[in-house]
Amino acid sequence: MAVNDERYVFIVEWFDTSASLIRSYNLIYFMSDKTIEMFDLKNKRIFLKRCDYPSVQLKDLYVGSIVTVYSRQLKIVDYADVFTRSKFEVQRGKTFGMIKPDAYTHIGKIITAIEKNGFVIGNLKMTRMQIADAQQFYGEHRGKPFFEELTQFICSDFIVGLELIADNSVKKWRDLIGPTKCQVARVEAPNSMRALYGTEGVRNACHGSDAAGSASRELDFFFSDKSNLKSTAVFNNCTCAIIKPHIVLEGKAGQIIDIILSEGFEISAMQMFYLDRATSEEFFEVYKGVLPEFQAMSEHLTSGPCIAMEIRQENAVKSFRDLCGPHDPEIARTLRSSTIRAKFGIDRVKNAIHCTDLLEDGILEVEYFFNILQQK
Ligand SMILES: Nc1ncnc2c1ncn2[C@@H]1O[C@H](COP(=O)(O)OP(=O)(O)OP(=O)(O)O)[C@@H](O)[C@H]1O
Repeated sequence: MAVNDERYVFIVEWFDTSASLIRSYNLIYFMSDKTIEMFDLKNKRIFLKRCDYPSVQLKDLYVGSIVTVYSRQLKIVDYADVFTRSKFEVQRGKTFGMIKPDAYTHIGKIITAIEKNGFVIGNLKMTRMQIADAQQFYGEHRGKPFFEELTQFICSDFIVGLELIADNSVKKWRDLIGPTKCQVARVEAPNSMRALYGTEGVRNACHGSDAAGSASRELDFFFSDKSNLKSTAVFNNCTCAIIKPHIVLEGKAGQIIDIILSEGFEISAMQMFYLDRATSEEFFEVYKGVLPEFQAMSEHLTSGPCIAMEIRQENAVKSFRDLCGPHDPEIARTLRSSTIRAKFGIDRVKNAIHCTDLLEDGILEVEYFFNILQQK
């Protein structure tokens, strides 16, 4: 999402003195035109239609701040979505994490560990470095005996870059990955990622920035608009999967990724997206007039980050649809209890995962995320 399309959503409270009641609203700030909107959380309706309100400025928006709108003093008590939290929560730092090529089969387990340890995943991208990228990324190690082996290794296959948000994130992630040497990790931190999933030498499963400065540089290297690192999608023998926002917010994305890999599917591209309404409706357009929940499905896809994937296998569309199960999780639980939707779905809208339905749409849907949206 371009910066100008971003909207930030906060939970605000106003003490209504006439009723002696605390009333709660969402305060939404639209970056494109600096307008605001308010939504009444109790009555579930718009309280203030989107309008100019120049005295509410971006710099005033943080938890603990008080902003005044039409004589009401509104206290910002929380961020209302993961996206806003990741952008504003300054006391919670960001770090950069990377899953190295040797840990490909453990991507789901590593993401689960990240989710269980209280990180918010603000961004995620599978990519593959070229040698020049690796030499730049590991520039501080140039001249060391392991430099060549390290740079060759890091280019040898897919890697996954992660923006990780948490209190004290740099240390917290380095603690979770464990000591550099896997043999040492197995003794000193047996539950760490390197102890569990690393082998030895350069093959130590994960990378973590060593300070806030390097985190910021490495996050930029991976995720800025100018990054050289492209998606790894190949657009053949493929189907499209989207892990829906409710799963990402519930911290269960790693479990679903693990099931996909354990069932023998290849994840050949993967990226986190924050979709706006127009994009989400365009993607789901084939369901307009077909599924009664078209609007709700489109809306849900914009409610938080989703993770899109290119999944490959022979007969990828059909075999992956079989793994996902019936569209309605209730039916899935009755008829196909081992499927992803049976295990993780809530209802027809929050049904855990989207998968391509029609054979001929597999490549088209993957192209939508990994080609068309990359150019927007
Ligand atoms: N002596 C070594 N022999 C082989 N590989 C090494 C050696 N020292 C470091 N490496 C590799 O180089 C990477 C970067 O080394 P560094 O000293 O920065 O370790 P780190 O900070 O624990 O790891 P990273 O930067 O990957 O998070 C290590 O993760 C490891 O893959």
